[in-house]
Amino acid sequence: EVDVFSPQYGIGNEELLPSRSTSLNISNIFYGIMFDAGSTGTRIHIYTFMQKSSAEPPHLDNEIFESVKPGLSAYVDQPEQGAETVRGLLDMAKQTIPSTHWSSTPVVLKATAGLRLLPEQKAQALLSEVQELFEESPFLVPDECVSIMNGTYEGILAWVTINFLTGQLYDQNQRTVGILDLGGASTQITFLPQAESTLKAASEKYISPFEMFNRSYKLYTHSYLGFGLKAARLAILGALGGKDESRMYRSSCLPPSLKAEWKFGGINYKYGGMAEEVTGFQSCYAEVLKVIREKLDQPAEIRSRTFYAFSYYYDRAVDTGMIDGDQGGIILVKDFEMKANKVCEALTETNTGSPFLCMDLTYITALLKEGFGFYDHTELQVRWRAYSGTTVWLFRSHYKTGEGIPPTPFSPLAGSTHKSVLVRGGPHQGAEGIRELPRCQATLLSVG
Ligand SMILES: Nc1nc2c(ncn2[C@@H]2O[C@H](COP(=O)(O)OP(=O)(O)O)[C@@H](O)[C@H]2O)c(=O)[nH]1
Ligand SMILES: [Ca+2]
Repeated sequence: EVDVFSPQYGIGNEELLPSRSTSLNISNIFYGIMFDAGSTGTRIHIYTFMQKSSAEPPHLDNEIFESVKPGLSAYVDQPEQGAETVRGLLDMAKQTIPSTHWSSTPVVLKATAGLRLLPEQKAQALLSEVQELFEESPFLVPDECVSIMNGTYEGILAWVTINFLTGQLYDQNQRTVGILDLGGASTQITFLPQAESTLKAASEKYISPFEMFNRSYKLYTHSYLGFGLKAARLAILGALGGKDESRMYRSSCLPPSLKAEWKFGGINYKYGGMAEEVTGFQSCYAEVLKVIREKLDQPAEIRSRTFYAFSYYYDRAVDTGMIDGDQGGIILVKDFEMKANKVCEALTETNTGSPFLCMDLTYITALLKEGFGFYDHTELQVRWRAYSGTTVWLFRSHYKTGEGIPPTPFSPLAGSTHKSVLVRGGPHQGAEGIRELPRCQATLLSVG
């Protein structure tokens, strides 16, 4: 709906969607298909755009969503089968989009941390199968649009989306919020530093300058591969990267009597608990600390900023009744700790629910406190079952360089029937130090 990346930086003659004039000649409706290939599942978003007049930007008229589990990375050695899961979703797009529009509807797939963790060749094999599938389909397949999105864009795009949803991108007295995304295989922290010292202290790798709506931003964004919730489970068990399917991995964060198997990234892991005496929060916390300590950056400024936490932060908070699934809520870091303590201490008595709940909550606690350096009393907005990642979809600027779109005040949460935000833009060029947004980099965050 909104071109957040300032159009004067939206360069490039090739457009992913039909140009304004073409789309008006044929029809004022057009479509786009975006796949978010996450580590735990693959999701399709089918967008309908409507453009009422050539003077107006197109708006998002409808979105259809579907998902499958597991994610592509589970098919590490069966790339064709992996692509089949995508085919199922793509068939939905055929049923939804009128055949007259197929050839002008671009289809894009962006993979996140599940594929980043695979050996490059195996990830490439999966992407090639998908690419082939797309090319055999009647849809438009722009170059380089089936690929892995890097963690920096994942963080930036989620930040843009949440700040769009909270109305901050339009606000005169802008008070942007930071984001914490905890996926299955990687985690991101992104915020707009206000202190010069934050920018100075941070490695340049984690500072992303860009412009949108005639404002300049220098975001701090850091993605940690292998620190998503599910990858962390493996790290805690000492099984990350392990290929030995016969080995039993044990942890004090699991029920003592537990013996089970768990499949992640195409590998079967046997896991179980330890003796009762060494089971519980304290020993679990110590175990978890080993994988977190000194591994993460701790920009001091985050302690005084507002953060929205979603994905697994949200899921686990809802699972344990800390917040209402519809309303969301504010959670203190120490609330996660208290809940972890309670669940872990009850491990020996009860053996219901998810065997990983104690580990997950303990990991979240340690990640926030020892990893990022939040205080016990830091408040987190755990508001949404927000699906961040690659779900946003970029089409290259429909607007000629310099033309611009007025940044109209817009409150997408109030009265909006759409839960997704279209962030449209092009590569950033021109201004010095402006990062280039690669082709097909699009961000749309659905909020459920
Ligand atoms: N973006 C997105 N996230 C989802 C969706 N469904 C579930 N999730 C959440 O995404 C998290 C898992 O992250 P995932 O995207 O699979 O892994 P990543 O590749 O590390 O980002 C969990 O908290 C899920 O609740 C969805 O449809 N889209
Ligand atoms: Ca994700």
